[in-house]
Amino acid sequence: MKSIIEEKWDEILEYMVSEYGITNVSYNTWLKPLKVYDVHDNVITIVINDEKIGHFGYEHIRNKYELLLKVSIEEIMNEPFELKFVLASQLDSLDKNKGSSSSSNKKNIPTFLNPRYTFDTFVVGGNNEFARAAALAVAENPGEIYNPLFIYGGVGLGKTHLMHSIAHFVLNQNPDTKVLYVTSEKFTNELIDAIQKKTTAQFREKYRNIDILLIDDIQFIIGKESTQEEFFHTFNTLHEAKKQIIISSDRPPKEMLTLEDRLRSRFEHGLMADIQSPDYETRMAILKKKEELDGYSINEEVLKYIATNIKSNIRELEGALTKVVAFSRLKKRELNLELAKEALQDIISPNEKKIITPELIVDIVAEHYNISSSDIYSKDRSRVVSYPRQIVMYLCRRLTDLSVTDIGKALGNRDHSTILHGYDKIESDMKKDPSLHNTIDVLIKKINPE
Ligand SMILES: Nc1ncnc2c1ncn2[C@@H]1O[C@H](COP(=O)(O)OP(=O)(O)OP(=O)(O)O)[C@@H](O)[C@H]1O
Repeated sequence: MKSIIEEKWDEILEYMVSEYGITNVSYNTWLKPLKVYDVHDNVITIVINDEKIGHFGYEHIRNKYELLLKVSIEEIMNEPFELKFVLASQLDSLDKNKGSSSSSNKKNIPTFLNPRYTFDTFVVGGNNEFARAAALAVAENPGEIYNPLFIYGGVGLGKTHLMHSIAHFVLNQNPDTKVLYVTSEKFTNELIDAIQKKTTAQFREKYRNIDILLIDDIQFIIGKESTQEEFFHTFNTLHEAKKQIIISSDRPPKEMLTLEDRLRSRFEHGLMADIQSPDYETRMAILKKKEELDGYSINEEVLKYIATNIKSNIRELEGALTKVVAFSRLKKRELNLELAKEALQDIISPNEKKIITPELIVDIVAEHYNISSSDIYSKDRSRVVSYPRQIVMYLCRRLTDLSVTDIGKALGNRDHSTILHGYDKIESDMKKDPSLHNTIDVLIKKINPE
């Protein structure tokens, strides 16, 4: 992803200059020296060369250009990114610590954690207060009382945010704690790889010598026997050693029908905490929190419109807010209710049944591979983009009733033979590569949760 942002960096700056009328002298002084340092989990870390412009320059860039840059990035990349700024003078110490994910200090959080997912930014409401209290209790006494902590709830309701909050809290208290956050898909793929390469000893070493294991979206291991078996032993080893395990899932263990009984009973043995959809007041509070964090100032009427219409998924709620802000800046129009309705007309269509469309498949595959949806439709032939694109072709053929010609049209006017080739390629790769098989499985469940 870093290379994609770097490739488009000049285009992003050019867009910013032309769209916001930035003069040459301002561009050369403030924007041209900015460099992309790292991109991870939709957070772009940008280096400011403070040796030339001093700390004042740093403040000035953040006050005057940060938001414009964010909007320009979203426009060119077709998806939102958070921005994090570092000073060139701090880079040496950052580089030394880069990669040491488990022994991070307070400034250098492991790259697998989203810096924004902390308890401070988590809005508490009736829907999540028990889960949040349980998460905080676990963070204060890891391994001691509630083990495992099992957090469950629907899509986009804050499970990952709470898990990362625990990790941040623990690392802040004790930077030497060995924390590992992983999705169950990654766990499965690493296990498959280890079995193939005969490196299961290293795999076990990695997962069994830690203080806190956070495993996200555990529902994707159901029905996968050897992963369940391995996870069972990992779980027991950590549990016996009083190491904390935190698990998230889209449903409670009793509804995971093909989960082995011995795992189910282990999960149920700990503390179970569910997160429900937020009520109206909590949705408003979440929107206001985001408004504050991103430095927006938005008319109450617009917030109410979003909170009234987007009810069951906080990711969509936040996405809607970003979209209206970007829309208003790009169109240079006042952000009022009329504009919000226009900007959100595709998103707000109450009570509509979810149907599987190529667009939905594109969005989910792009998010999974950390690329933008527009890359899938583009002519970009680099492997980071072309492989996920072929996966989209495969899934469109498998999950929709569309003809290959119509799939081709929907995916950026491609020929039907390209779609057939993409489908065949993925089908044959799946036969050879069990990790790909697993990933396709996970994607299908994300596209069409039972
Ligand atoms: N209570 C909250 N306060 C503030 N932001 C929240 C809250 N709950 C969720 N969010 C935000 O909503 C977005 C989606 O949350 P998150 O990724 O944690 O959901 P999830 O339940 O893990 O979703 P999935 O089922 O897709 O894995 C994130 O940007 C998160 O910060």
